[in-house]
Amino acid sequence: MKITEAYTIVSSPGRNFVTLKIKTDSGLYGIGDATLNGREKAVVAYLDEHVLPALIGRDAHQIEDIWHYLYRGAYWRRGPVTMSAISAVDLALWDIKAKAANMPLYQLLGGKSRERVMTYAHCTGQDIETCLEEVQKHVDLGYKAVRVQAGVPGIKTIYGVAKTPGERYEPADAAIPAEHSWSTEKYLNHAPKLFKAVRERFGDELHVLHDVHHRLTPIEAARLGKAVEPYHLFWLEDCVPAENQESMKLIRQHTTTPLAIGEVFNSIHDYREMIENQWIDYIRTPLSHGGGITGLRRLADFAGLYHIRTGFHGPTDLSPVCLGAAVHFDTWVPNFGIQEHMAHDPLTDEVFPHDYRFENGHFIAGEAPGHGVDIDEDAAARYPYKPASLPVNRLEDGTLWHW
Ligand SMILES: O=C(O)[C@H](O)[C@@H](O)[C@H](O)[C@H](O)CO
Ligand SMILES: [Mg+2]
Repeated sequence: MKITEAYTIVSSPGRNFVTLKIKTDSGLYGIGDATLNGREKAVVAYLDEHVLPALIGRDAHQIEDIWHYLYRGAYWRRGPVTMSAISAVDLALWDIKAKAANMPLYQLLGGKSRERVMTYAHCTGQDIETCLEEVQKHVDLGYKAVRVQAGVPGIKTIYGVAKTPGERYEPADAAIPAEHSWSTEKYLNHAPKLFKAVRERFGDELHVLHDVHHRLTPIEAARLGKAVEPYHLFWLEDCVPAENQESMKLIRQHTTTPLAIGEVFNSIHDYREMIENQWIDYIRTPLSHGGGITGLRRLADFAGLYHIRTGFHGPTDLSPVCLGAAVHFDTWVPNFGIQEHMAHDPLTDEVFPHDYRFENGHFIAGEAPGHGVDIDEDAAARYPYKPASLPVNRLEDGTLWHW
């Protein structure tokens, strides 16, 4: 089955997405997600200029060979732009293979390890009370797991909190990055109060997650992990940047709070020390950044040897193509933990018809052959690309910090 055509589609139905379509001489086609939030056009250029011309005429069934052709063959390995491009190709090829087999993707991967996939929602508030109201709304919708983020008194703009109550949170909100500010002390003094309030109001069974978004040093993260132990979080996410993997060792030595990391990682090598030393509990790299099904299958199997589970990134900046493929992967993968879910704008859902569904706090994979997500190209054309960058973050004295 030969690849006859491959092209990128850039659209902005509510936010920017880069989608890859690969067509074959059999009439079957596959769809991949190539979105890299705030750096979309870099992946478009990488695919259009360097990858897609070399795919024409190749056998679409040769997924493993094509993966290595793009990874080893480029000479320049790893990195978010390269890996997003490889991921998009890989997702589209698995979509084609599953369609050719006339199977939903989870079947091709090895069948169901579970009936449904637990997912967590984002609950944010300018203050603790507003955040608790958001938790209540999501509990009423059936969610068994929620991520809580609340404003901190004295910090004007903060990661994960919508500017006005009830508004959709979308961090890439300006062509030139917005500037946020940060105080570690104010945050550390305030954060435990949020988890205490959630437990007092919702009891022990609700799964509670929190994202530190890379802002602490290891010893500060250790302090936070210890302080929140009584509220038994499902996980504490990205508490340090962890380019230095050993950072996690120090945190681990001080706390039993489970640790999740890796939404900005794109290769198994970014995790190797952390996994082998069991310094973490959950891997966050999404299918669209870590080398697709081929890359993440390898990483998840490796992590599974060390009791580490998956908790794939799933914000709105990953398209329904990535989410749909993730629901199939999560249905199959033996060491599944949880799947993030930040509901897409209705315009996004209009452009990307899909057959996964949400039911009582879980996602259920569809039965259509492939990963079950398509793109309506006419609808996509109605929403042209708008430059949008993620914010930068500064300490109160002006020092550029981690966002
Ligand atoms: O845990 C998460 O969902 C993430 O941290 C997102 O909120 C990122 O900030 C966003 O994906 C950046 O592009
Ligand atoms: Mg995160």
